[in-house]
Amino acid sequence: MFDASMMRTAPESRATQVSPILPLTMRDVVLRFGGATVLDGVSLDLGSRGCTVIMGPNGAGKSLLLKLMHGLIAPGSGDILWGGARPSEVMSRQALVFQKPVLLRRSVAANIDFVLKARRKDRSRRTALLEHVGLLHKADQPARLLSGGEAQRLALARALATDPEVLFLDEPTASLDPASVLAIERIMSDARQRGVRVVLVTHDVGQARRMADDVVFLHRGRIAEHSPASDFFPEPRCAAARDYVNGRIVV
Ligand SMILES: Nc1ncnc2c1ncn2[C@@H]1O[C@H](COP(=O)(O)OP(=O)(O)OP(=O)(O)O)[C@@H](O)[C@H]1O
Repeated sequence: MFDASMMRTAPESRATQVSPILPLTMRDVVLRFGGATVLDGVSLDLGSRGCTVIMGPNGAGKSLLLKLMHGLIAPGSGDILWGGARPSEVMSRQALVFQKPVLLRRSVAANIDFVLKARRKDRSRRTALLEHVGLLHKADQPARLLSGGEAQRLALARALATDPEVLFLDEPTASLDPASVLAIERIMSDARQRGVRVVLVTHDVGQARRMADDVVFLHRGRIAEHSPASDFFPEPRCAAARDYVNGRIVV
């Protein structure tokens, strides 16, 4: 029988019993490329639980904001602190899933084994992880033969194999069919329920409504609004967010 506890490392044996990674505080963060300011004066606080959804039109700076939070890029100025630590210091306690999963050209199982081995995790968790994302029956197949939705579920299983305290997802369901979208939302929701802090970039307003505890609306490199989902969706405060949620074109 499936035992969800086998999917993750027992909390007492985790090496992450050190200082808490949350809250996240960002203060006056500015990011420039050449002469262009792509994120400007971003200040944001994320609490210890739940799912934050980042929305906004194309080019607003959502992916860059995620990469800054995770420490893949550094700001030109401003501060980003996770429970007082710099992003690079806590990166291994977080996982990032991209829109297009980058998988090893090996079997589905080997993709999980690789991560478990690299992170010195219990190899016996592979079965539970694959079962959790509905891919156990494909364990021996080459990962390159997976459909888009299956590949994304494998990417999520690999991310979960690292026991992340924070899970970043950058448009994980773009171009997937409704059944695949719901399967991935179930996996994200389950992680959130188990205390993983989820930060999700999506253009899918329906998904944002289903997933968000709070919403960050980015517009032209600035945070136009950060509100609890229960306030944001009935009546976004800023005009750009109102237009966006109601399907009107926002530039
Ligand atoms: N390496 C880079 N060099 C120069 N400009 C960049 C670089 N990366 C991103 N940008 C620019 O920064 C802006 C924000 O990019 P970002 O990818 O964060 O947007 P986004 O909100 O995620 O958009 P989308 O919804 O289309 O994915 C864009 O105008 C983009 O062209």
